[in-house]
Amino acid sequence: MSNVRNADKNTKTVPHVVKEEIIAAGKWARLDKTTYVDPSGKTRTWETVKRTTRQSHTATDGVQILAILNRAHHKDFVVLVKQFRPPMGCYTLEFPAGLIDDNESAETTALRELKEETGYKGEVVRVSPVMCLDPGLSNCTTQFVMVNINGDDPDNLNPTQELEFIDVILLPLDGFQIRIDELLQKEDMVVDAKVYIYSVALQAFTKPSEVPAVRQ
Ligand SMILES: Nc1nc(=O)[nH]c2c1ncn2[C@H]1C[C@H](O)[C@@H](COP(=O)(O)OP(=O)(O)O)O1
Repeated sequence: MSNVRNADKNTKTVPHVVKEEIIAAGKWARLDKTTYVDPSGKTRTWETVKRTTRQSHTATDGVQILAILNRAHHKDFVVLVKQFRPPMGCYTLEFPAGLIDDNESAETTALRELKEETGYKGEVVRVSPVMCLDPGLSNCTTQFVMVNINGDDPDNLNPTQELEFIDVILLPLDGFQIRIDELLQKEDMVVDAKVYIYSVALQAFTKPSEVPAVRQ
């Protein structure tokens, strides 16, 4: 059951976009002036960032890969990547990820990017709906692709990545959030919000007493 509170009970207009005008365009991204009608019927504008790379067959720019490494007699590990991100000007801790290429499905992109960035061969177990990433700034979208990696598969015994500037970081699923906090204290990097929120949700599920705001 959901409980929706409407801030303006007299809303009559269905909000909608009227037009988009390009303010600046590069190879990978562009800045638009979006003209739209708000719920009160007033016409307004918004500054919107868009990727130029979205393929015509999909509503998703890229995928994020939640990959769990399973090995017999070992704990399960979450596969993360550390890389220098120019827009942030620093190293970040993220899920492996990548943009969808022409004619690729989210599943195909996820397995290709996982192999390129980490060297692991995975198997897709679930795909999320299309999700927005920063809707107050951008129309960028992603899909979460959940992947199992059989660490005992001979192909996964000595994984070799194809991208030299990416470090692969394996953190145990058990105590994932604590490990992230420890890593952030030790190393100068910024964690991606999706990774951190996932760690808090996992902690709330497995050890609710350790998460503030979760009813005991
Ligand atoms: N906004 C960008 N500016 C760039 O100068 N280059 C960019 C941008 N976004 C993507 N790219 C380039 C960098 C890579 O060579 C390719 C593919 O990136 P991909 O690995 O698919 O995605 P990320 O993991 O999100 O980098 O695109």
